[in-house]
Amino acid sequence: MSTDLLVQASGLSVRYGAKTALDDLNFTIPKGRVVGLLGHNGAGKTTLMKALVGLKRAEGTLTVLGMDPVRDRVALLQSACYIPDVAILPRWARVSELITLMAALHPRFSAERARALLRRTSVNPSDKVKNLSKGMVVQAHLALVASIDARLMILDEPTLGLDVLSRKSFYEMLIDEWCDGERSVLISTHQVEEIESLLSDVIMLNEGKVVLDISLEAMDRRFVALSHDAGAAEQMAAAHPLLRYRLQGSGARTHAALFDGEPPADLQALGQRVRPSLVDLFVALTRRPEMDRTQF
Ligand SMILES: Nc1ncnc2c1ncn2[C@@H]1O[C@H](COP(=O)(O)OP(=O)(O)OP(=O)(O)O)[C@@H](O)[C@H]1O
Repeated sequence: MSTDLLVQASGLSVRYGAKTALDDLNFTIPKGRVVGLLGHNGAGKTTLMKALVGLKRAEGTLTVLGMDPVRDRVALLQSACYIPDVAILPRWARVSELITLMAALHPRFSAERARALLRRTSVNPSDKVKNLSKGMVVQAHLALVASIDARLMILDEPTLGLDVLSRKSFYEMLIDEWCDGERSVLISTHQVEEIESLLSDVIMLNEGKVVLDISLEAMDRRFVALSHDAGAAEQMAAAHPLLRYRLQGSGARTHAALFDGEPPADLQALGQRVRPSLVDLFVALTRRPEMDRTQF
C-alpha cells in the first residue's frame, strides 16, 4: 500500500440482514486531509465509520493504515482513533484519573498533551465526569482522544449537543492541535455549513451509495451556480440544472440554478456566476424526488 493513502476501500458493501446499508463503495483517504462525510439520516455514515474501525464486517476490500480493520483491530486502534456519536466516559471517574488510565493503557497517549488541550476547554482535570455538562463531556473526550499520537481520527457527529461556541472551539482544537498535514480526519455531521471551511474533501452518501467524492477545490471548479432574476427562471429550468433555489438577500437576482459543469453560453448571459455552497450541492445530490416540486 502507498503510505500516502490512509484508507483504501473498493467494492465495499455492508449488510444488516436483508438491508444493504453500504453498497459497493470505492474511495480513498490520503494523508493530510480533512474529509467531511455527509448524508441524510440512515445514509450509512455510522456504518461506514464502524467498518473503518473493524466494528462492522464489510464485503469487498478495505485497508485502513495498511491493515485489515477486523483482523488487525487491536493494532489499528493504536494508530487510528474513533469517537462514536454517543460519547461515553465513565461517570465515576475524575478527568485526571482518565488521563492516568489512558497513559497506562495506550502507548501513544500523551498525558501532558491531554492537560494542555483541556486548558483550552471549560473542563478541569479535577472535575468528576458525572458533574460535567453534555458539551463538557464531549470536549473532555476529544481532548483525551486528540492526545493519542494517531494518523487517522474518525469522528461521528462529534459536536452533537454542543452550543455554537463549543462547536467552534472543538473545531479550532481539531484543526490547530491535531491536523499537521500528515494526519487525516474523517468527520460526519449534519451541520454542513459549519464545517465547510474546515474541509479539504467531501464524501456524500445517499442511501448507502457514494454520490460525490471530491476535493473542495475540484468542487469549486466543477459545479457552477448562476444567479438570475425571476424572468429567466423558465429558461434556466429548461436546461435541467441539478437544483433551482432562492437566494437570500435583496437585489433583482433572487433565484439561482446549479449546474454540473459549464452551463450553456446563452444561459450564462442571463445570469451571474455565484459559488454554490456545500449545502446547495448536498441538497441537489441527495434530495428525494418528492421534494422536487417544493423547491419553488
Ligand atoms: N444494527 C442495525 N441493524 C439493522 N439495520 C441497521 C443497523 N444499524 C443501522 N442500520 C440501518 O443501516 C442504514 C444506515 O444506518 P447508519 O446508522 O449507518 O446511518 P447514518 O447515516 O449514520 O444515519 P444518522 O445520520 O441518522 O446517524 C439505515 O437504514 C439503518 O436503518
